[in-house]
Amino acid sequence: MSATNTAVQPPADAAAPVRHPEAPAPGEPVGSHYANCFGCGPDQPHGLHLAARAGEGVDITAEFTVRPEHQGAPGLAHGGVLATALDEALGALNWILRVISVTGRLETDYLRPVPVGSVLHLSARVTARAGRKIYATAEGRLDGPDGPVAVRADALFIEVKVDHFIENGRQEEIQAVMHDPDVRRQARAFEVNP
Ligand SMILES: CCCCCCCC/C=C\CCCCCCCC(=O)SCCNC(=O)CCNC(=O)[C@H](O)C(C)(C)COP(=O)(O)OP(=O)(O)OC[C@H]1O[C@@H](n2cnc3c(N)ncnc32)[C@H](O)[C@@H]1OP(=O)(O)O
Repeated sequence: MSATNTAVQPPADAAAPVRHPEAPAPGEPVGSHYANCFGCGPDQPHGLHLAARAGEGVDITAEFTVRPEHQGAPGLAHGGVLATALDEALGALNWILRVISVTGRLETDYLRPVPVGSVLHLSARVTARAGRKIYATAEGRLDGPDGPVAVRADALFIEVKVDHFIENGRQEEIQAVMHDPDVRRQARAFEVNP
């Protein structure tokens, strides 16, 4: 196994993560946070279309089917695409914590090549929280949920307010989502929850 960086390992005094009472029930889809998201958006024609389901703890599962457009080497998935799948699976944990957070650091280990046509069985879980910092880990397995681990990642996500997107996103897209009452309601609900 590769070396780890202390930035993605929780400090000794970090708190255990807590499943939010209004998180989706185990087995339920967590939904997409943005229809045009490259990782999970249903309206994104070039995207990965990850559909995560809530786990029983502070965790999710999802499947990613590697398509020809995801190749790096002939017949094999591109490492950056696999990192994206892990990042998106980790991002879906926001729905279990009911917190808005973004990736601060993502450390990825590639253990086995992932052929085109394979289904990567992804799982991600929050390991700890310390203030705005959310520590999480994810893995992708081949040949089923109990198959060999092909890729894994440790990550540090940082909690942000809705203003993070409003202030930094291109206005064209921000204005479009601001006019979507579902997005506004969802984003604000996340913000006021503990
Ligand atoms: C009406 C509008 C509605 C809009 C609705 C939108 C809904 C969206 C919903 C849900 C979105 C979920 C999306 C999931 C998608 C998958 C995940 C992604 O791909 S996310 C994209 C990639 N990530 C970024 O673009 C982050 C870019 N970075 C930043 O913006 C900043 O650096 C940020 C926010 C991460 C931190 O900046 P600071 O100024 O707020 O805070 P500081 O003080 O720098 O950091 C806080 C603590 O974290 C540590 N930290 C930050 N970054 C670190 C790093 N890279 N490594 C180690 N530590 C780090 C710092 O050392 C600090 O620690 P100490 O409190 O001092 O102990």
